[in-house]
Order: sequence, then structure tokens, then C-alpha cells
Amino acid sequence: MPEIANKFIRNFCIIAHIDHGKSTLADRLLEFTGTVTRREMKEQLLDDMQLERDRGITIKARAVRMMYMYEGNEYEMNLIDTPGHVDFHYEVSRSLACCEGAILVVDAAQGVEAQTLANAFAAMNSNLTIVPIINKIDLVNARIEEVLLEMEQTLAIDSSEVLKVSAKTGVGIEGLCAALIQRIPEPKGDPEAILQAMVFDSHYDDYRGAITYIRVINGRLSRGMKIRFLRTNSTHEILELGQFTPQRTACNVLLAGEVGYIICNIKSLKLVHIGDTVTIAGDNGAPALEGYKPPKRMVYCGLYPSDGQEFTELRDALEKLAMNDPSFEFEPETSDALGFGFRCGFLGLLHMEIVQQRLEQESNIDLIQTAPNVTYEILNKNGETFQIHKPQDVPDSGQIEEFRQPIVRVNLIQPAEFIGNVMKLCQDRRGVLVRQEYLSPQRTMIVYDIPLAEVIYDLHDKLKSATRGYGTMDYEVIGYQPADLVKLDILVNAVRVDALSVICHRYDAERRGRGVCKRLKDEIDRHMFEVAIQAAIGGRIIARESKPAMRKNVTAKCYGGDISRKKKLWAKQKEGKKRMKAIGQVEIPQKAFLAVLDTGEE
Ligand SMILES: Nc1nc2c(ncn2[C@@H]2O[C@H](COP(=O)(O)OP(=O)(O)OP(=O)(O)O)[C@@H](O)[C@H]2O)c(=O)[nH]1
Repeated sequence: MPEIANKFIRNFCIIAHIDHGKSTLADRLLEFTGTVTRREMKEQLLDDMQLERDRGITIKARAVRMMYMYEGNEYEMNLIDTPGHVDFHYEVSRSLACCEGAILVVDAAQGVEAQTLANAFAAMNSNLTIVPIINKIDLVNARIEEVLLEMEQTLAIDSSEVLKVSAKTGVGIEGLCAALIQRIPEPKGDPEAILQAMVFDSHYDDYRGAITYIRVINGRLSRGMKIRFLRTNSTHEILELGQFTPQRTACNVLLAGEVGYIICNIKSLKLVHIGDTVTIAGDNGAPALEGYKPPKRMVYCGLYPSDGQEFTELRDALEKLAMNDPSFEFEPETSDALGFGFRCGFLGLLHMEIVQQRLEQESNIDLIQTAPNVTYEILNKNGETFQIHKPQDVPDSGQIEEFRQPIVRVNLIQPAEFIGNVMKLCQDRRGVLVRQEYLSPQRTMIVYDIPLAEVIYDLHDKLKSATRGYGTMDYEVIGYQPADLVKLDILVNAVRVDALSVICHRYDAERRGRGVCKRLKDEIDRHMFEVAIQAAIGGRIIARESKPAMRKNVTAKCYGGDISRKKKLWAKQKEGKKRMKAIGQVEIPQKAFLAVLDTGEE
């Protein structure tokens, strides 16, 4: 592979709201530049994970090199595919940092949506050159003029700069390639300087170990070179380096400005942090690039095998998953009710769903999941602050000075007619209105600050139903705020069932407590004795349900006769039941743990 001067390199990504056609556009670019032939073209080549295909969303960033002849010169065009969902914000921001430009895709029918804005602002903040396009112009319900207006109104994009494309039919792709070359600046960076490269993604290959995706900012990478990852301070030798074309294609050097991968026989992705800097081994390396952030896990839940025997299988499956997904974390925990299992941390709710689905697909383990909770912060009376990942860790209320919860700023975009519904939805979830604006006469954006705990359960689903599917949202964590939070315990026959405890707002505790007790009553089978199901805050019971005992007709054999004999039999039965209750264990079916997951509305 010949070395290419910076002025013939263009690094860019595609940013879009989900389903606006990012992957389809990437496919068309690959096809148009001859990187893959039509015959090789599987639809949406970049979404190669089975799950991504199933769900139709892009989870991990990918990088592909395309070579393109333009006005007599051959250009190296590196396309970095970014995930579009809020949970993967950080990965998006890292891929942005590896590019000089971004194609901003807006669907001609849907118009500007919440993640269009979030991603576009992120790209602008990273000083990327935006190449705006309206995609799907072939649709009969395309409303190009209005969408142009929305883009101008929200993002100050000049309509004359917007290209009109159909990623499906290929219309406008040639013009887009020309615009990429003309508008996006060449990468800066000095190939002669000390090596400084940014890790923007990684994945695990069973045979080769970690495959690390990097963008060389300064200097050069070559085979056999000794390098150092600054975060972990670990030193490795480069066994192979290359680019994705889109298959892995090895080469000898990668120069400043280029994007590619390195393989160093690293056996765990724990050493490879997204956002980390790679430099030469030894003490003369370059400093770290700015902006590294460790992944922030905001949602936690317990995962237990429903068959206790499968604990080791579950651990192996989780380890395998974590190897390929450094933002997922787990640690063993035990629960009185569920036995041995794991507490798992995720970036967000979608991330949690994805991990669960993968577990189910890739292993045959039947899982029980406990109610998800967010990461809380507690300031205790001694002035110490610590984070809480599970309700069981909440100390006695006497020790708590301040209980804090994460707050997110949510942008919601919807047709103007639904604004009332959406505002009610946010207000019901303790949202505080930040601002409201019109994107065009038909569409509005409202911004609310809402506790993350209220958002993760069901805000997205509820938004969709409140807006007939037209509303979209995006959020970012803005910090922690004190709140009147309590730990709500569930007691079954006076025994606390740890896996059913949740943290919630004090005002909400009663409603939730009642809801859970009711649902549990339906789920628990009748026993020989009455089963009391209670919800409590500390020592105070706030809700109660009881499941009546199975009745055995002990007087069936007494035909008529003396009532005192019946009374005697009943008294004996009562006595027996009392004894049973004291020693009896209530069986809580697994379904009951799932029933309380739905802790939102009754
Ligand atoms: N009619 C029409 N449909 C298109 C066009 N581009 C994409 N689509 C369709 O829009 C849907 C979403 O496209 P994707 O490429 O999967 O969207 P995406 O933005 O990559 O979605 P995520 O990976 O979930 O972020 C698919 O059904 C595509 O076939 C287009 O130009 N015209």
C-alpha cells in the first residue's frame, strides 16, 4: 500500500437520527467507490453483528477505508460509522474526535429529530465540517422544503449547502463524494512527530485477541513497533496493523491522519480503553490526547440464573460478553431469595437490553432479572460521599445526610399538536421545563430536566404512544441533585426479600408499594397458611396485601351433630397453621420477580 500524503486523505463519519438511513448510505458509498462490488454487497454491510441486523440499529462504530479517484487524484476516504443511540454517546464522541468532517443525514419525511440535533451539536463542538444531506428524497411523502427550513432554524445550516440524496436509489451519491473531498479539510498532524494515536473502538477476536481501532494523530505506526497504552501503562508489540477495506487488510505503516487497526496479542479488552492514547513505549512518549472519559454506567440490575446450577455457565457467558464490550461490567452478588448471581452495570437501558438479548442468544441460560436502578449518590453524616449501585447498599436513614439522584436533560421533538401530551408526561415524571421552541410551524422542541430513574423505565415508550410514534427524545446526564428518596422494601411473611427492594421518591413510595404488593399477591401461589405481603420504608409498613390460606375442610366428616366438636377441629387446625407459618417458607415464583420490574404505572 503506497503512503498517501495528508492532502489526499479525508476522514469523516455519518451522523443521523436512528433509521434516517446511515447504514444504507454507507453501503452506497462503499459501492460507488468500488470498495465492494455489487455482488459482494450484502445489505448493510457495516451492521455485521447478528443482533444489529435483528434490531436494525448500529451498536458499535466501524471504520472502512475507501479509495476514490477524483479529478485525477486518488483519495483515501475513511468512513467511521458511529452508533446513533443515546446510550452510546461516548463512543460517538470518540469517533467524532477521529474525523475532520461529518455527513449529517436527515430523513426527508421525518425531518430533524432529537438525535439529529444531539449528534450535530456534538460534531460542531468537535469542530467538524458538516456536510448536510437530506436523504430518502425518493419517498412520496418527502417534504424537502420544510426539512430545509427545520435544518436552518435549528442548526443554522444554509439551505444552499444541503445535498439531496437517496441512499436507496443512489441519486446524489456522486455529488456527495465530491462535496466530501472539496469541503472536508485534510487531516493535520505531523508524520515525523512522536507517535500519538487515539483508540476509538475495539473488538475481540477469538484467534487474534483484541483488535484495536485507532486514528493516528501524529507520527507513525509500523509493524514490530513497541507501543504503550497510556491509561493502563501497558506496553505491547504491534504484530499486525492495517485498514478495513472493509475486510482487515494488513499494511506496513499507518501515518498521521490515517485510520486503521492494530493487533498486539492482547488477551483482554480491559487493557483497551476507548478514548485512550497510544504512543511509543518507554519514557519519551507523547502526552495523552485530551478528552478521555471512563465509561459511565448509569443503570444497574441483578442477573440470576433461574436454575442455581447454572451459575458457572452464566459467569462464563458474562465474561465472554465483557471481553467484547468494555462498557459492560459485572460482579458476583448473592441474594437471599435468588441465590448466587451477578450485579451488572450498563450505560443505559438499551445497552442493558442488548446485553440480555445477547446472553439469551449466545447461551441457553434462563435468566431472572431484578428491577433496574440508576446509580445514586449518598452523602453520609460523616461528610463522605459514595455511590450506590443497588438498593441493598442504602444505609439506615439515620446515617444519610443527603440522598442524590442523577438528573438528565431531555430534548423532545414532536409535532406541535402533541405538545400538551408530552409536557404532561414530563411533568408527571417530576420534570422541570427548561425551554420550548418551534423548529418550524409544525414541529416543536421542548427541553426538560428529569430524574434519570423516571426516564429509564418507560419515558421513551410513553412518548411514542403520546405522540402516535412521531415524538423523539435524547438525553444527557447533567449531574446529581438531592431528592427525597427512600428505600422501599418488600416483606413476605415478615421476611425482607432483598431482590425486590427499590429506591424511589418518598411521594411515590406508597403507590409503588401498593402496586408491587398487589402484583405479588397475584403471582404467589396459595400456601397452607395465610401469606402477608407488605411494603415498608425502614420499619414502617406502608402497604399490605394478604394471600388467603388454602382451606382444608376439616369438618367434612362431621355430619350434623354437636357444633362444639366442629369448633374443636377448627381450633386444632388454626393451631397447626400457626406452627406452619412460623416455620413455613413462602415460595416466591420466578415470575413474581419479573412482575415487579414493571414498577411504573399500574
Ligand atoms: N425510500 C428510501 N428508504 C431508505 C433510504 N435510505 C434508507 N432507507 C431505509 O430506511 C431504513 C433505515 O435505514 P438504515 O440505513 O438502517 O438507517 P440507520 O440510520 O443506519 O439506522 P440505525 O443503524 O438504526 O441508526 C431502512 O429500511 C432503509 O431501507 C432512501 O434513500 N430511500
